[in-house]
Formats: sequence, C-alpha cells, structure tokens
Amino acid sequence: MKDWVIGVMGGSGLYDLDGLSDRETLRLESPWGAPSDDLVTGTLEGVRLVFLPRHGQGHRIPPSAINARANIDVLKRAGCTDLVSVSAVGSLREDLPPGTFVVVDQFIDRTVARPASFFGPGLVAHVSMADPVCPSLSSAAATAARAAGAVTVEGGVYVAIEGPQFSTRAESELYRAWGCSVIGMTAMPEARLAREAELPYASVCMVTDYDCWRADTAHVEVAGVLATMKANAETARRMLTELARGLPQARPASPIDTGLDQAIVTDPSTWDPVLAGKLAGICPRRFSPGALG
Ligand SMILES: CSC[C@H]1O[C@H](OP(=O)(O)O)[C@H](O)[C@@H]1O
Ligand SMILES: Nc1ncnc2[nH]cnc12
Repeated sequence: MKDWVIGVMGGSGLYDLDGLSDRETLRLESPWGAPSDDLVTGTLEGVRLVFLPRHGQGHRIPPSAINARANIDVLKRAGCTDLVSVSAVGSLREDLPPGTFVVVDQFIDRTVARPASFFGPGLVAHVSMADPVCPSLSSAAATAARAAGAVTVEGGVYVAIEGPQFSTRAESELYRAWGCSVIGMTAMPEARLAREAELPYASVCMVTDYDCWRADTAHVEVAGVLATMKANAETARRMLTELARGLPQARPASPIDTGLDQAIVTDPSTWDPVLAGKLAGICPRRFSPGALG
C-alpha cells in the first residue's frame, strides 16, 4: 500500500465512488456536529481513499448548511493525509467552456454565513492562506485529469458565493472584472479548514455552465448543471483512479503537514481546555491529551 490516504470530497453529481476494493462504510462522530454523511473507504491503485459527498447522499444539504468543520474533522480522524475536492462550477471566462476541468489555485471568499475556523476564543491561530492549495497535489490532479481524457487547465481563481441562489448578472460581471475564472458555492470555507487541519488540498473544478454573463447563452439552471455533471462524473472517477496510480509509493513531507506550528498565538498555559479537546481531531500532534502544548 502507498503511504498516502486521499480524502475525496465529492460535489454535485459525485455521490459515490466505484471500483474500490476492501470497501467499508465508516460512521465517525465529530465534536463539530454531524458530517454530511458516512465515509466510504477503500483501496484504489494501491492507495487508501476516503470518500465523503459534501451534500450528502441524495444531495440533501445546501451549501450554507454543509458542516465543513465536521467534514474536515472526520476526514482527518479517518487518517487522511491529503484532500482532493471535486466541484461543479460556472465559468466566468470565454476560454473555459462547459466540460473543462480547472484545477484552481486561488479563491475569493464571498460566503457570509458559515463557521470558517476551528479556532476561536481561548485558542487563537492564524494560518497562511496566501497559497491556499497544495501545488504538488494540484499538479498531480491536473496530470490525472488529462490522463482521464479531460481538457484540463491548471490554475484559476474560484469565487465562492453564499448561494443558494445563482448570481445576478451584475455580480457575475463584477467577478469577471475581479479576474475570477470560475464560480461555485462550496470551496470556502472548506479550503480554509483543510489548511487549519494541516491537510494539503487540491480543488478540481468541472465547468458545467457559463453562469449568466455570456450574451446569447442561456443563464445557468440546475438541470443543465446536473446534466453536464452526469456527463463528466465518469471522467472525475477516472481522474481519481489516475491520480492514485500516479502517486509515488512514499509521500513527501509537505510544510502544510505542520502548518499549525507557526500559527498558534495563544500561550498554552491559557488554552481553553474544551476547545483544545475539540481540536485533537484535526491536530493530535498538538492537542491530544498527552501532547498539549
Ligand atoms: C447543483 S448546482 C449548484 C451547486 O453545485 C456546486 O456544488 P459542488 O461545489 O459541491 O459541486 C455549487 O457549489 C453548488 O453547491
Ligand atoms: N454558475 C454557478 N454558480 C454557482 N455555483 C455553481 N455550480 C455550478 N455552476 C454554478
């Protein structure tokens, strides 16, 4: 077995993975509340995968109600070393038509109603989000998407909106003027929380529509998004197989693995013990009972 454990956060249209050997369902509890669903674990090309559909089976959970803290917490507790997110997105650029896979490398967060940190009063930390994705995992995901047959673009800015409504035309034009490439509702605060949980993160975005800015193109509607996702879900699954196949046996250490060492400000002697206990899931190295400090 290779020494990676890849968490896969499935988005709209990707509610399960097939082809896993040793498939098992895991129900994990989190001090942050209920995750979106049970985890499905199994082996693909010598790599352990842990799958979680962020909207839950049957797409029950809207973007604002996704408990991203619980989702990241249970993926980390399940032993994930890295996290690959798969998302449906609208395109804000002419040269990113539906069907394109964009492995984004930046985010603009316009969400307003979601807990966005594991930390808080009594235990303060500030991680860097300057480079919010892991470059090597993103590059491996892009190579895998190409091998799976997808037209793939490396790099791009994802603007995360609160939703659940799609954007107004003025907002869509504003995000284009800001230089955003794609638009979705879920990558934030997920990417922030993955960073706090010391999980290298890659975001593979599948373009399903042109949002509502493009002349002579019908504005985005859910039916079109789901139809395009259905057509691309198999490619996303192949991308994950290619990713697992391409990973080397040994996982190189990443600075993200120990990012909290530079980020915690609060003096350990004053840590809130309740919050420290909750944080043991995302960082046992610092917060498990035997390691406090
Ligand atoms: C079903 S269209 C809008 C929905 O799709 C995207 O979800 P995900 O990122 O989980 O693939 C978008 O963010 C919205 O949640
Ligand atoms: N145009 C769009 N806006 C927000 N989220 C989306 N997900 C897929 N298409 C989208």
